[in-house]
Amino acid sequence: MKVYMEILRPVNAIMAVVSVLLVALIGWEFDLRVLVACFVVFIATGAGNVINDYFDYEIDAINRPQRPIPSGRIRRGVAGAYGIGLFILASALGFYLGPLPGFIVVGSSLLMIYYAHTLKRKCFIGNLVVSFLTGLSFVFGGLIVGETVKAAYIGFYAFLMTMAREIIKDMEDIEGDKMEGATTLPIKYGHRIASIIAATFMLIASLTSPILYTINIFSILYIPILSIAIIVFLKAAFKILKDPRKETAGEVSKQIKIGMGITFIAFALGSRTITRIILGIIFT
Ligand SMILES: CC(C)=CCC/C(C)=C/CC/C(C)=C/CC/C(C)=C/COC[C@H](O)COP(=O)(O)O
Ligand SMILES: CC(C)=CCC/C(C)=C/CC/C(C)=C/CC/C(C)=C/COP(=O)(O)OP(=O)(O)O
Ligand SMILES: [Mg+2]
Repeated sequence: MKVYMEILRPVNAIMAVVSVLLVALIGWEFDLRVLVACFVVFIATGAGNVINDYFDYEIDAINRPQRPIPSGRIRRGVAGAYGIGLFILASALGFYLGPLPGFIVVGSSLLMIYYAHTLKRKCFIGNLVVSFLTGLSFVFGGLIVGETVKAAYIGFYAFLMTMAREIIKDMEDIEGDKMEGATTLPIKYGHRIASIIAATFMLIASLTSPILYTINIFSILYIPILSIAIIVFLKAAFKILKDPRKETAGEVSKQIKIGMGITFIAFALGSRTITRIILGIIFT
């Protein structure tokens, strides 16, 4: 039974849920619709991961043999049916939230299937799709709580940083991807160029991210925690530039995920109501 949870990649799915919760924190709205939206994003992201593993079983046998399908802990056909079932459930719940959320869930689900089947193997476009979907989870939350514009700004930063991480993951996965005839960025242009492009995304996102304070989305409390995340991202960028090997790519991909986690804390503490609560505690 554990394998049914493992194949959803719950850490990723929970991170996607956190993106909805963070937007709910900004709008300070917590009701049944937010709960359903969190559940929808969890299931949709999980289903995307399951379908991804369904199509990637040959690549994963080389790149990630410990995963549920290549390790033989779940049959490929069962995983496929499980993924489709979850997409249908997420879409039905999406329409419970309204026509637009419903169509977004259906569109995202189809895009995740198309990504896993075809786009993943194409240079850059596959990275764009995953990064777009990651940014979209903030916008989805924004639609539910009526904070679409603020959510779109934050989603844009999630998009930039995910672009960096996806390119770095392609550097890590180069062997299996080559066997499958994929034409990812590092396969087509080499590790050096891929590392420069990934680092550029990281640098642009990190160095411009204080804008979210200057345009009043977050309070000043956002800045000190964000600074820690920026240090993590900058260290990751310079590490991959200095040593663009597969092994380093694996380490840098993990570092970026840690940086993303720290950014989540910056977003939460920088949201107006949480800031007010914290300052209230400090000054009373
Ligand atoms: C500087 C600044 C403000 C950066 C923003 C960074 C930020 C907030 C990123 C958000 C990332 C986010 C919402 C992640 C959710 C988790 C997720 C769906 C990630 C996409 O992952 C796809 C990936 O290929 C799965 O790989 P793996 O993690 O190796 O299993
Ligand atoms: C807004 C709604 C309803 C959903 C958004 C759902 C989200 C957040 C999607 C983010 C992207 C994501 C995690 C998609 C899942 C499948 C996927 C693309 C996994 C990455 O696969 P590979 O590129 O094969 O990398 P691996 O080597 O880790 O398998
Ligand atoms: Mg995969």
